[in-house]
Amino acid sequence: MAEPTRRFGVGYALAPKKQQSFIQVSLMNLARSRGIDLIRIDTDKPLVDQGPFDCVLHKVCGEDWKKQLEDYSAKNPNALIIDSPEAIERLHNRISMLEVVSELNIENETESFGIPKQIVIYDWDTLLDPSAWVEGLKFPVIAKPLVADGSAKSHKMSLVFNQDGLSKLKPPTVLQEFVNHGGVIFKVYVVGDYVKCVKRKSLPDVSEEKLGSLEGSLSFSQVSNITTSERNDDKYYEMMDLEDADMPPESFITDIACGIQRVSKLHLFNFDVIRDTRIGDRYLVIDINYFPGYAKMPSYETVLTDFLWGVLNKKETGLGNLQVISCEKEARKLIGNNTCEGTDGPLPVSPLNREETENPIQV
Ligand SMILES: Nc1ncnc2c1ncn2[C@@H]1O[C@H](COP(=O)(O)OP(=O)(O)OP(=O)(O)O)[C@@H](O)[C@H]1O
Ligand SMILES: O=P(O)(O)O[C@H]1[C@H](OP(=O)(O)O)[C@@H](OP(=O)(O)O)[C@@H](O)[C@@H](O)[C@@H]1OP(=O)(O)O
Ligand SMILES: [Mg+2]
Ligand SMILES: [Mg+2]
Repeated sequence: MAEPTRRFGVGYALAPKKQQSFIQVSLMNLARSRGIDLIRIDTDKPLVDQGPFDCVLHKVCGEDWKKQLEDYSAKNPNALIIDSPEAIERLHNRISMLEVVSELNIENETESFGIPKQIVIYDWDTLLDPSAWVEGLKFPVIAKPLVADGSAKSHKMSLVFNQDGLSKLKPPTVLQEFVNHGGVIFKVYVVGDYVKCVKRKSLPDVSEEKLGSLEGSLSFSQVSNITTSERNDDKYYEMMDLEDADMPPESFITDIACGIQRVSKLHLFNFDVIRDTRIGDRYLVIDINYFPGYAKMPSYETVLTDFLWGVLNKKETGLGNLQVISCEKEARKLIGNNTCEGTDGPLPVSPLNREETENPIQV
């Protein structure tokens, strides 16, 4: 392969765990061979004193970091910030996160989609009085922390079977209808205009009979990432056959992915989808994550390198549809969404969500 004529510096600011999983030698080498140097940003030092970077990738929370990005943008107006902190923040709250889905307008004759019924509870009185909940929200419910900032705490969930299980919860909490879905979730990874859907193990269905005999609640965390050694042998868990589950239609999933991208203005995210077993062709989005565990996505090195190369070269050649978004202080340049937007007919997203079975682990 010919040597790239122009080199680009991409700074990344990631928590140590994320850095370890994402910044693999294979990714660094492939990116380097395409003229892209991935450079660690030291978050203990001012960002403005580092670089210069053509692009900044980041998953760091907080007002201080946001201010640092603003200062960096002001000083380096051509640097691409992927993604905007304001857009990412929307995913840090499990209510505003799923409101993105409610804003989508997708026509589909066969399949339908939505989000499960959910309510946010701020106080004990409302928590312990199910008659005060939104109409139709019944047991079992999943209690999720309102905040979804990637901390271990934000992943701690409880499946609550009856009123007894409520007393263990701590407001503020989101109570979400638990929807039987055959024990399989679909994880849809999005990287710019690339979409990839994979299957993962999920929680098993809860039958009416089981509901009557189960104790108050069951706690769990990151169920789709659980390894065999961590497997809880509780009789509640049972075998599920991931292989047998049909994938959702590719174009339908791609339409939802593009829709979420358009509404959220994010380029690096994944979302979890379940198929409601009560209504076969109904799909529910239950979670959206910023900058997820891409290293588990097949060929992640190529996908991420292609994405970076694309945005950097569009910028460099002046062909990119850069979008200037004004924020309170100054205008900041962000990468433009020039792939999924405003097209008639099929959206130009790579139809790559081939059937793939991942994480063949019993929950
Ligand atoms: N409404 C629901 N109905 C049925 N199962 C659900 C529902 N919500 C969540 N689950 C199950 O619980 C798991 C964890 O929920 P969720 O994805 O919201 O948590 P998370 O900690 O944000 O996950 P991630 O690790 O993907 O960030 C899901 O992967 C799925 O198996
Ligand atoms: O990569 P990280 O350590 O950040 O963890 C992410 C985790 O990936 P990992 O399994 O590689 O750990 C992701 O799993 P997949 O969706 O890819 O299955 C998902 O759970 C994200 O929500 C996590 O991000 P967080 O919410 O914690 O920031
Ligand atoms: Mg999830
Ligand atoms: Mg999540």
